[in-house]
Amino acid sequence: MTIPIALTIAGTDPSGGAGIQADLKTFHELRVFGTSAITAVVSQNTCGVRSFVDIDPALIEDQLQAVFEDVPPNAVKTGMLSIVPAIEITAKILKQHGVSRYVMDPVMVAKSGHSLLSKEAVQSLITMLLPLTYVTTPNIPEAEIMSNMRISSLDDMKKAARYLVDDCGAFACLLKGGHMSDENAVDVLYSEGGFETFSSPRIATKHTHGTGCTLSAAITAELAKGKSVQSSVETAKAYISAAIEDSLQIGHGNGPTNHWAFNDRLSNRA
Ligand SMILES: Nc1ncnc2c1ncn2[C@@H]1O[C@H](COP(=O)(O)OP(=O)(O)OP(=O)(O)O)[C@@H](O)[C@H]1O
Ligand SMILES: Cc1ncc(CO)c(N)n1
Repeated sequence: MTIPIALTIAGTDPSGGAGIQADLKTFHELRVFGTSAITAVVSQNTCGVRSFVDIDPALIEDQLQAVFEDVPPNAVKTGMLSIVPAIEITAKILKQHGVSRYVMDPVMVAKSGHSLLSKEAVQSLITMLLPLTYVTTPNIPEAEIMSNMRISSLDDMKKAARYLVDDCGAFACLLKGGHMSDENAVDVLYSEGGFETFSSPRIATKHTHGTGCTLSAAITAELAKGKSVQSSVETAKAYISAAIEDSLQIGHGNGPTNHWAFNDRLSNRA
């Protein structure tokens, strides 16, 4: 049996709801072997980010070489990259190892408002990583910055997603609608000249810490199994919707999502 392997390159969340910790939980639940390279150690919890330290770029590169030489991944995702050298090294390694199934979650600002990406690094994400990207998963504020467009409707979401693919070189863009205020949480996928929307009822909850990390990790896990972009996004949307709906009421702020919910529902249905 070949075991699908996924790699996350991201920052940490010691409280377990976002970043590397959320990614590894997601890989595990979707039955993919999870590996990781840490870009920043972040002191945060459900109430917010307190501080962080960027990992020395040479150590990021060493972590990545260690993974690629021994347990080469079938798919890779990036989350918090924070500084230009981290982006440069990631781009170099992705090219060196010919990674095609690469999911770029352009993490910029935590839910608490703390910036996780330096201003100079935004441009590097666009020029160095988007052309190597299989699926990018910006939320509305991230897509506004990357496309330099205001986004306040589904049409605007489509325009920005199309720009990030047709003009910036990503193969596909899933623009997440979590930050809109419609009755449904609608995400727009643009790839190969076509649009598809993924909709789920918007759940009234403050427990949405790490939703973006979890969604992109779930897409990466499915891609690692060889699934198509559409099928991977469909499974990832079902995973995050269940995880938000059955949230765990942990912590004093915006709590984490429930990584058991997706499989619990599958086994209840069986
Ligand atoms: N209240 C909600 N109810 C249902 N689905 C939601 C809700 N909020 C977000 N989602 C879904 O969760 C996924 C993540 O979207 P979101 O826009 O919240 O990402 P994000 O802002 O990058 O998250 P974060 O920065 O906290 O990791 C999307 O599929 C979105 O539609
Ligand atoms: C490390 C990390 N990555 C991403 C996010 C965005 O939710 C976060 N809060 N922390």
